Amino acid sequence: MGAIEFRNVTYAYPNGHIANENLNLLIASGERIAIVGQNGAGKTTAVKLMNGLHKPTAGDVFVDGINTRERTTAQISAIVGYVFQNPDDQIFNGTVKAEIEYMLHYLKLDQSEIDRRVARAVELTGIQNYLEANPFDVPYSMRKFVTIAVVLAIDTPYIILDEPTAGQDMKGIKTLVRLMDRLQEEGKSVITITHDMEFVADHFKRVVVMANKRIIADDTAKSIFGNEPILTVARIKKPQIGELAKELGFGINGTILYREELIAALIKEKINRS
Ligand SMILES: Nc1ncnc2c1ncn2[C@@H]1O[C@H](COP(=O)(O)OP(=O)(O)OP(=O)(O)O)[C@@H](O)[C@H]1O
Repeated sequence: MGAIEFRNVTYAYPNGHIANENLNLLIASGERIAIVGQNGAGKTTAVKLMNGLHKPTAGDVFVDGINTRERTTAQISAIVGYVFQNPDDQIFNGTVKAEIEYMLHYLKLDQSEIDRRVARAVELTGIQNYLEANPFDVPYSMRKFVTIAVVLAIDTPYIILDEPTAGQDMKGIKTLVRLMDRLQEEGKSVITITHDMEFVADHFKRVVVMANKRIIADDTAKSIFGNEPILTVARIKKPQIGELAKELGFGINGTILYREELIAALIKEKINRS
């Protein structure tokens, strides 16, 4: 089975700034993980190491057993797709359709395969109405889905989404969840950087927490949100239900994260009092 593996990985930018320090991480194929942590913790740098945009300055990154140092960025990004945080950093074609097809032509796929992949990516992201539009004329939330469609069409076994919920309403988040579920059913890994803790609690089992260039925790969402010292160091807020439960004196150690759990605790408390 394939995996992305970090072994003692450090990365320093050309100006000497160390952004990642001694990271060790194993992401198995088919896994869905969230990477969280304060601004500047090193999350984006870490995912750029996964898809070969950066090469470690010390240690090694392996993608399906291949050391990323031994391949070009283009070769690694054909295995690990990365959807940029800001769609405008990724887009360069005149129409949405051309943007999605660009890499598929580069990969020299035949037209029927290109059509099949575009149709799948468009269906998953719900951007049917924008195919002939200039990507820069598409509203921000849909522009983000255009860049997701580009990566989906490349059909990589690993997909990185950098801040996918930013600027999304409920409908956008539903589309996002549906496409993450579909990718997981297909055995693909989804690695998501996010500051949206409701999204993390509701849709991720495994959470990696970064702070000050390092991974400081790698555990279930339940354990992470129950670990006050980790939340403090990483400057992460619990999801609202968790905060409310804490204020009400329930859910010490983060046992309460979801609405149903809080309701059950309130009912139990009421029964105990009567
Ligand atoms: N090109 C660069 N040259 C020098 N330093 C950089 C460069 N890009 C990022 N950094 C620095 O590296 C550190 C880690 O940045 P990174 O973008 O990986 O953090 P992040 O956790 O993704 O933050 P955010 O949540 O704000 O996106 C920050 O201090 C940032 O200022």
